[in-house]
Amino acid sequence: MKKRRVKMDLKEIRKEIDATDDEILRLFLKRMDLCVGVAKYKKENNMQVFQGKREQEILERIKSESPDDLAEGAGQLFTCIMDISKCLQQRILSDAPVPHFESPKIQPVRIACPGTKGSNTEEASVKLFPDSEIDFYPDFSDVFEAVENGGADYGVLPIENSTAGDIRQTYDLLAKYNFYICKRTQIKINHCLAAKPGADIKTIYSHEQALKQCFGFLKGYPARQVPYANTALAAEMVANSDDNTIAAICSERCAELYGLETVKRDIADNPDNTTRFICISKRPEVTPDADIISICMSLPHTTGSLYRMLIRFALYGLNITKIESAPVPQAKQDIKRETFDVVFYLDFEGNALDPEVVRLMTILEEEMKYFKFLGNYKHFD
Ligand SMILES: O=C(O)C(=O)C[C@]1(C(=O)O)C=C[C@@H](O)C=C1
Repeated sequence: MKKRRVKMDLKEIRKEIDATDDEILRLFLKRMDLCVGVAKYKKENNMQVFQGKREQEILERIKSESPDDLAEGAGQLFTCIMDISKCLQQRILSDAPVPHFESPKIQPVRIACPGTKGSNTEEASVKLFPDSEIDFYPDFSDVFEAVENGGADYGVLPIENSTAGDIRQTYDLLAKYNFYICKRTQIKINHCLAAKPGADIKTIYSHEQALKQCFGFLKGYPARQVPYANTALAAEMVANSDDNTIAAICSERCAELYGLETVKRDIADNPDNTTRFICISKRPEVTPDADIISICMSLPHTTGSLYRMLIRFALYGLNITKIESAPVPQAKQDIKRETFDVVFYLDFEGNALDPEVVRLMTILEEEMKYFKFLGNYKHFD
């Protein structure tokens, strides 16, 4: 009998919740209608959608009128309502001009690639630009310089590895040179330990990422590890050296190319060890079939700022495929270190010519202290 009464009570309460929801919905729609009016006013008066001061005033009032234990929740609720309002207003305001992007250069093109023949980046370059000329440069920054001064049309560089994560140097140089990503591919990396026949290995040279990717193997191997600019350069150096105690970690293809013996094959910790490579260009190039967008931005150190940024993507129906944070690159002087000490890197699915994507990026650009479009491109398998 008592159980039945509780059930009845719950039913009653839920009925009231439904009625309250109906009322909230009616008021929500009324508020959005008012915001449409605001948007029309802003369009006529050339105002931007985001009005930070007004939002602050609304949130302070809402919080001060709520009981303590619900003040934060009420603040979040109204923050979300205002985010929806901005999304709606942006649709009304934006005749936002769809940006103009350059078309890709006609192949054959000249590609700048770090390292030397036999590198994994060379393999990625051939995959991205089958008939093009590849020039090798000692360092990642030399690749950027070559594209900057017209010595090459594009550069190809590693950006991310499935074992070791992001390749920070590439991201930092993208920011420093203000360059864009215009293609991406990935290749499975099969590292091997390579040395001259009969070597008594005491020191192993390789790119620091390759050393990281073979951490498990190297832990049990009694040799000193020395980071080198590139896996292929390390192999070339070992091949040209008279020192019989050195070895390199590189691909088997590279070992063969330099006449080295494979001491041990498949030494990466992860058998599916894969590296992604990007093609960089001086100007953004976007084709209608490009479907990955990379951006980076700084968020203020305030409660919920990451959540607020992410909800935008949900409101615009856009799917985030990657999010990482990293220390602000030293080279970026327009970010104040004291307040904005990390940058978020995001990839999401979309095309930068799609008006909805333009709207989202416009609002992010308005609201974030620092925002940069890093490119819109296709992934080549
Ligand atoms: O008052 C405005 O300017 C509005 O656009 C309305 C509104 C809101 O929804 O309350 C929305 C966005 C602004 O950033 C501030 C407030």
